[in-house]
Amino acid sequence: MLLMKDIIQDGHPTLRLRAKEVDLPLSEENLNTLREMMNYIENSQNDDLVEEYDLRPSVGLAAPQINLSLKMFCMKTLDENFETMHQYAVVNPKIVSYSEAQTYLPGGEGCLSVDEDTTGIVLRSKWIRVKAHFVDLKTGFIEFKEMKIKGYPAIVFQHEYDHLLGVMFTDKIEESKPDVNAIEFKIYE
Ligand SMILES: O=C(O)C[C@@H](Cc1ccccc1)[C@H](O)SCc1ccccc1
Ligand code: NI
Repeated sequence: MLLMKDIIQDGHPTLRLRAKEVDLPLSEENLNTLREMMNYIENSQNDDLVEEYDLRPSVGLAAPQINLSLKMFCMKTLDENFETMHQYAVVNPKIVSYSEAQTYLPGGEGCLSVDEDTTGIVLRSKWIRVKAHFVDLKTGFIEFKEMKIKGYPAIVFQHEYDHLLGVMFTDKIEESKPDVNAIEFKIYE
């Protein structure tokens, strides 16, 4: 299982690379890596495992964060209304369009690859339209499709997508709270 020791920290050069396209069909190795990444996210959302293995809770993890400069990431989160689960293993994603309207988390963002507390908010698009290969981690089946994602899951997607471009949320922090609607979302106190 992946542990915090496997997650590289800000300053490591891999976090600043533009990740490479993933070869398709997906190799068994890359499929298993995606499974490991999703497993980290699920373990990190289990209080007992967080305590036992000293994990940092997370709703997303991108391959560059485990020192693999490949365009793939996993995410698993409920939306801000706690209604719909957004659980994706994403390969070679592209944000093809996005809203002019922006949003942000009033408490700011965090990152498994940034261990210091930060202040300030990160402006994100309120919705995004993405084209990507979505992987079913149980069967290995891959579906290339377009999807519109909004709200908190869109923030998570944009945060992980940035990792594939070598961008960290700390590059985008704004100190003042702009007059756009914030998304309140507290899944992990
Ligand atoms: O480092 C990562 O990429 C994972 C981030 C993703 C993320 C950051 C900010 C906003 C949304 C997603 C971690 O999940 S940050 C820790 C965290 C844990 C639970 C809920 C929100 C953020
Ligand atoms: Ni991050």
